[in-house]
Amino acid sequence: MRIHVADHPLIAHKLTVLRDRQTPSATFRQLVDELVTLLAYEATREVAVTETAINTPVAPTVGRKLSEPRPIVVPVLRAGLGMLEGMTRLLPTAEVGFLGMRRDDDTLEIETYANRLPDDLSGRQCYVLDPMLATGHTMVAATDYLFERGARDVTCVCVLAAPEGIETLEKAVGDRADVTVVVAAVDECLNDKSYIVPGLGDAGDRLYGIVD
Ligand SMILES: O=P(O)(O)OC[C@H]1O[C@H](OP(=O)(O)OP(=O)(O)O)[C@H](O)[C@@H]1O
Ligand SMILES: O=c1cc[nH]c(=O)[nH]1
Ligand SMILES: [Mg+2]
Repeated sequence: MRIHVADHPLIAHKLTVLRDRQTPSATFRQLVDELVTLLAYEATREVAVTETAINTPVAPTVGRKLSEPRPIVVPVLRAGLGMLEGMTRLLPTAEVGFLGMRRDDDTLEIETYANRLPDDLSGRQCYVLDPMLATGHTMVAATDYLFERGARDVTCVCVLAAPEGIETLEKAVGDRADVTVVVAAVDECLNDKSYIVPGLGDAGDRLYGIVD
């Protein structure tokens, strides 16, 4: 498994405003969107392209276009939904699948309440969107759904990760697939409630408000 920490001053700036507890929801949503566009640029470095002959107004030339089969982007609801538009802006031909997952904050187990993915993902480049990789349980469950459908090329796009979550995901992936995690920052640790420290709090609540 490869980890790519997208180290860039603009990413650091946006991340700092996101982390600030005083940043209101509307600004938080806007910043997640902007941040994802920057992360998507890194995450799609190896997206498949095919040479294509075209004519410019001046001369014929050969360019490169996104290949078929189309990549698939999978936001993990709720919080991953805040990353969808920023990602598809850069990957306009992508297909979108959905996973709805919720971490039980007491048991840390994952409940999957929505699953809308193509049955066959073999040969497809998959991009999983979830801002927070904390214990890693959610990302392990999400990538398992993709592997079960034949995906072998998966990029996880996250805003923050904890070292514990990266380790758990790496163990779970093993040599089952080629997985890359692109993240704006790897934080210090998890606290006793398994929240990322210093983190940014509950990403879903900060994006969409609190729903019990
Ligand atoms: O790595 P983990 O320990 O599994 O935690 C990370 C998960 O927690 C958050 O979702 P949450 O369960 O709060 O759902 P939400 O997006 O609806 O708020 C976050 O968006 C991840 O999906
Ligand atoms: O820090 C954390 C951990 C899990 N989920 C979040 O939204 N934030
Ligand atoms: Mg949440």
